[in-house]
Amino acid sequence: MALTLNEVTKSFGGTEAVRGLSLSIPEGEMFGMLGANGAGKTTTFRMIIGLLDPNSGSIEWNNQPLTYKESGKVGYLPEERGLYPKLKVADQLIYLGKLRGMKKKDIVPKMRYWLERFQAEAYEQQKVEELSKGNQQKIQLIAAILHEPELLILDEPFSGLDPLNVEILKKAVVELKENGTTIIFSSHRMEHVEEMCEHLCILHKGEPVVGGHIREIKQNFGRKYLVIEAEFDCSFIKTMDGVLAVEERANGLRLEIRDEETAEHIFEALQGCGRVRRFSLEDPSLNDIFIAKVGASYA
Ligand SMILES: Nc1ncnc2c1ncn2[C@@H]1O[C@H](COP(=O)(O)OP(=O)(O)OP(=O)(O)O)[C@@H](O)[C@H]1O
Repeated sequence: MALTLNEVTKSFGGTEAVRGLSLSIPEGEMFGMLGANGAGKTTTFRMIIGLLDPNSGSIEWNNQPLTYKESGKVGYLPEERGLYPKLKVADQLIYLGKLRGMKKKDIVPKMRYWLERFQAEAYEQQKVEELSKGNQQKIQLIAAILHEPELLILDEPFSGLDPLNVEILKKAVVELKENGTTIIFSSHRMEHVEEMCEHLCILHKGEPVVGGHIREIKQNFGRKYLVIEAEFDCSFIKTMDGVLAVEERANGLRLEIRDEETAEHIFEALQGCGRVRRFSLEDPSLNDIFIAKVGASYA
């Protein structure tokens, strides 16, 4: 395992921000870290990069403790942005690259490569404060990856980006993973985590409440969902036996059902009523699991 957290605990005064957290993340994996606001994610990231010390437990990178001095090995895109508004993009990236042990002659070509890749080359000589939120986000991501870290922590890397730019950055992040970077990916956008990660952990009040392979987590969740779109009023289905919950959608219904037999009964009941555009039995989404485990107060 590249990164291991062993029974890590961190308190601030009377608040236990992280309680007995154990994780193992293999090298070259993109690992999803989820949790409601205040669940302990940022505290965990700060401990991993050595900015905070745990009260107990240990954190190791390739069997060695990570210290802040080794920041060259780690890239961190924090949720709260940390660029200097008055500095030009190029000066900023050169400064940050040097802080991580790079030489200017190595920084400039890498910086230009990423600026071009993120369609931000026009901003090289602009001050950060003159850039849109989405473009600042791109610069912040470049700052986290410029020095080619072995471990990359991305906290909401796609916030503030339009769908086209999300795709550009997502592709780059997946490529970094494919080239061997170990990535911790944290987001409230469940579909991004679902799409990009194999394993995940859901933190709740400082403790892991769900962990493992996403496919297995879904299978073990034990709930089944049926999506129906019909060209007639099929609301009579909502009260059928075996229907546990109903979500009304713009084009139809999404039902939580007891078992596959219920789906068969519904299928029979729909026969002869008109055209059914969609009838699909689905696994739970990460959103379903998150809401069930963390509470309906958070969606
Ligand atoms: N420096 C600090 N001093 C006191 N309490 C803190 C400090 N940092 C975090 N906490 C507390 O620890 C808990 C976990 O906070 P943390 O920022 O790690 O959560 P998070 O999962 O990153 O939340 P979010 O999704 O809102 O960023 C919260 O109750 C928070 O108030």
